[in-house]
Amino acid sequence: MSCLCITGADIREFGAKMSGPPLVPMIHMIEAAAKPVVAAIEGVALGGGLELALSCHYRIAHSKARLGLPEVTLGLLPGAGGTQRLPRLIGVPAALELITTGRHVTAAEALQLGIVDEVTDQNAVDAAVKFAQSVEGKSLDARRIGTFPCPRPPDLDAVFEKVMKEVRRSARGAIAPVTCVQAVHAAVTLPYAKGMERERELFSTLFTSGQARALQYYFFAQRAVSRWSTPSGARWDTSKPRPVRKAAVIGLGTMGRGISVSLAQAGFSVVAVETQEKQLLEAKQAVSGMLERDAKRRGAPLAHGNIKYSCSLKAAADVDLVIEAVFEDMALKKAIFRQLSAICKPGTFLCSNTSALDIDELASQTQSPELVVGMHFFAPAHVMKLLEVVYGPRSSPEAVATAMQMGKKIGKVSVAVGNCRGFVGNRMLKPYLEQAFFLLEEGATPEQVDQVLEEFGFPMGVFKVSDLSGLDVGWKVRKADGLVVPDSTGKSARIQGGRRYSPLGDLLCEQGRFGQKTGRGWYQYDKPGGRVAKSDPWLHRFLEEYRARHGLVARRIDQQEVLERCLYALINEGFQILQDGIAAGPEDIDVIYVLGYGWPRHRGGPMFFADMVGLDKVLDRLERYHQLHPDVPGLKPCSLLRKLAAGGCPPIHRWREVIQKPHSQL
Ligand SMILES: CC/C=C\CC(=O)SCCNC(=O)CCNC(=O)[C@H](O)C(C)(C)COP(=O)(O)OP(=O)(O)OC[C@H]1O[C@@H](n2cnc3c(N)ncnc32)[C@H](O)[C@@H]1OP(=O)(O)O
Repeated sequence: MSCLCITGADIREFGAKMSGPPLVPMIHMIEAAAKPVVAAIEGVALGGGLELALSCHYRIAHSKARLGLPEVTLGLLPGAGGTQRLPRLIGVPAALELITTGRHVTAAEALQLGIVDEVTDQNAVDAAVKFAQSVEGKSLDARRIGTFPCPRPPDLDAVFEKVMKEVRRSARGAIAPVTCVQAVHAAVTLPYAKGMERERELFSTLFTSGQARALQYYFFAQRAVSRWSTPSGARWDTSKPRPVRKAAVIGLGTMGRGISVSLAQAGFSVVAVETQEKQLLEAKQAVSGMLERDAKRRGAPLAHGNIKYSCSLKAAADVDLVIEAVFEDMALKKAIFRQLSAICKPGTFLCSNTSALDIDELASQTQSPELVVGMHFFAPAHVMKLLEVVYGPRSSPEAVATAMQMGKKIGKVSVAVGNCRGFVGNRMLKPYLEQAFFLLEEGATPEQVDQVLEEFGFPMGVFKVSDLSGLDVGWKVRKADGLVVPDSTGKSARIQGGRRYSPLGDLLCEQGRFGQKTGRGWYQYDKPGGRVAKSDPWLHRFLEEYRARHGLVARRIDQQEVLERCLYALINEGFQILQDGIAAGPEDIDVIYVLGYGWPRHRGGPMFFADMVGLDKVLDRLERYHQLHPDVPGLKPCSLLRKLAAGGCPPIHRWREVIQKPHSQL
């Protein structure tokens, strides 16, 4: 009997010396044992834990147990026989799906797939003892998975070709899923012992890869962000959240609807407020539809009953927490915060879903500024996992802790960040976008820039994303900032406040090209609302005319320059954010970028990427680009980057020691 609850190998040991006996000889010993070995699985059997269970002759799982081979999510493959045994046990297609996605399965699904022999609601060990007694004396010949022939699909080559194509497409440059397919292919085409050798070879290649390092760093980073701290010393372990049972959402546009859905699904009582009856009704129908579709997809009960709709802010009088999600208009938000402060019961937390505006300015409108924080969701709010919790200089530790806990309860990964224009994510996006525009001025095309970024691993390049989210959004902000002005010759100004500015986005908006919604943007679409971006000859002519008008000579720009200028400008802002104390550590930035902005997980996040490239190299390239473009402050290396490079480029986990935290009034 062997009782299992194993999360797999200790991931922290991967970069160091591994302790304990090696797994492969152990699984061979267990499988070869003359006495029957029954695995009783409680909790989880993941990675090496499941591989160990697969070497047992029988597996009994508790009904709440979860099983899986998640190695691929760590940049690895199941290297203790998992890629050779699982296809022998459950067939090639099912094994490929589990191994290439790393998906966990419930005990019920494991039974259905044939991974376990029995599921019990009782104590798994007791059930396994009983099971062992029932099979006493039976031959084990048919129970040693390693001795099974691997089922061979009749159209083997076609099956693997199709899977490989699909895996390559969805992996977006990640090597582990592709290598997993190769290892399962070995299970089908080679005898067991040879297959194991092949598995070991492939595992070794992945084990030392940069991608595995990045994914393992990211695994811990995503968990580290919950241990938040602020520059004034407020911390996760000394700040107590207050319970929230009832919450209000103000403004039921796209974001407000998604937030209402998230809250209702997590069991909160929700008061959803929209000013006009017509919009309220539309929102109610949309939210109900979203809840129904989601309940159907998850096979979960409907959460309709949790939401009350109202046209009056007064409906928020007795809630514990409010999330305001109206348009990005400071005057409107301020008015709402003033009213909420008068209407809500004392102690109600007032949160804003603003993506960039000053939380402190909103707090100043209320009687209790310490209760105000930002809760910045990402669209679609009921799907995206990221939540930026923004503390202002007056937010109380209790308010931060409550918003962080609330985020966790609705299934988000919450990252606490300081208050500044754009917080962390959108602030870093600005220099990235700016470089993309400048590259167009200098001779690149949207297609070229997007292709380089997509090859790096982003699901969409910057111009496709801009078309998707709408060019008018940024235009409105730039107009409000006074940037959209002609120069003395009547042409759109390319220098604003002494720094280079590209009016390209403004000019497209003036033509009514707002992106997908109007069927034209940086690309063309077959109709307004169309999704498939096609190259647009009009845009290329427009760029040529623009360059001619401004005396710009197009040059050939290579992939490396596109990547470095976009990414290093973004990374440089990341260092500035760390230096300013807006993010507590590089992990916060990396989690925000992976979960909110499509940064490829197998590259760890922008700050990890900088560490991998080498801080001295990033510094050197930024210095070079800044020399060439002295009117672009975003390319001037930040002093923290200089300091880290001068200090011998310490590894990312040592950066916090170097970061000087500024004083704050929190
Ligand atoms: C020779 C190679 C042989 C085998 C290869 C492998 O086995 S690779 C490892 C495969 N296993 C995994 O990938 C499992 C990783 N863990 C998880 O998916 C989740 O942690 C789990 C087990 C589902 C539990 O989730 P839960 O949300 O309940 O807790 P949380 O994730 O916050 O974890 C709690 C703390 O445990 C740490 N931890 C979890 N698993 C491991 C692990 N395998 N190695 C090291 N540490 C692990 C996790 O980091 C948390 O600690 P923290 O200090 O907060 O970071």
